[in-house]
Amino acid sequence: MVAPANANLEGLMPIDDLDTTDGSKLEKYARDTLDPSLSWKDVEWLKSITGLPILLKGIVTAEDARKAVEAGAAGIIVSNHGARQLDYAPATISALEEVVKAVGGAVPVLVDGGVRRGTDVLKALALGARAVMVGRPVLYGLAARGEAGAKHVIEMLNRELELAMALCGCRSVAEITRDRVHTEGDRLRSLL
Ligand SMILES: Cc1cc2nc3c(=O)[nH]c(=O)nc-3n(C[C@H](O)[C@H](O)[C@H](O)COP(=O)(O)O)c2cc1C
Repeated sequence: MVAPANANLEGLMPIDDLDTTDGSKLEKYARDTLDPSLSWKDVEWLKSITGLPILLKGIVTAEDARKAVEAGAAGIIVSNHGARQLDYAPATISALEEVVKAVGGAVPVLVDGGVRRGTDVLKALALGARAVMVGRPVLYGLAARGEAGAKHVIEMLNRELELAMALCGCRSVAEITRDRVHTEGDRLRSLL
């Protein structure tokens, strides 16, 4: 792996010639890279130009999940983009079940954000995720030992998941059912 010449993420763009009159360089970067006119209608357009399934990433509420299904998404990825954008965005593991319930099996729900060990995978599957996705751990493996490092991280997660399944008495992924986990919501409901 070759590290970018610049030492920070801001370094992925030239940092010297940014007009910061109306705010910080980060604000300027967001303004230039994110289109504020983006709306649910764009999913329709996207579907019209490709036969590929379109999965919508960044959903963390029941309301958006229902809108995504209505807009024709083939799947949903519960994600807060690694919590790198909005402080206090909900942890995706906490938002997952609400989204799963809202979707009601209409499309698969995947999740990412903070998956660091096999038990995280097990929790997500128990709360209804069809699959989990992993971002930074694989990048860390890649940075440390290239392709072998990335592969090692995935194998490690796999081994940890198998161990967690064994310890929870799950012989298959299908046996990772909702009753295998106890959430904060469960705890609060039990007090009512
Ligand atoms: C360096 C970096 C850049 C990212 N860029 C984007 C992006 O452009 N769009 C996006 O939806 N998510 C982006 N993400 C978020 C990832 O796609 C993914 O949702 C997140 O990393 C998963 O969380 P985890 O890293 O805790 O596993 C980025 C993440 C990292 C670490």
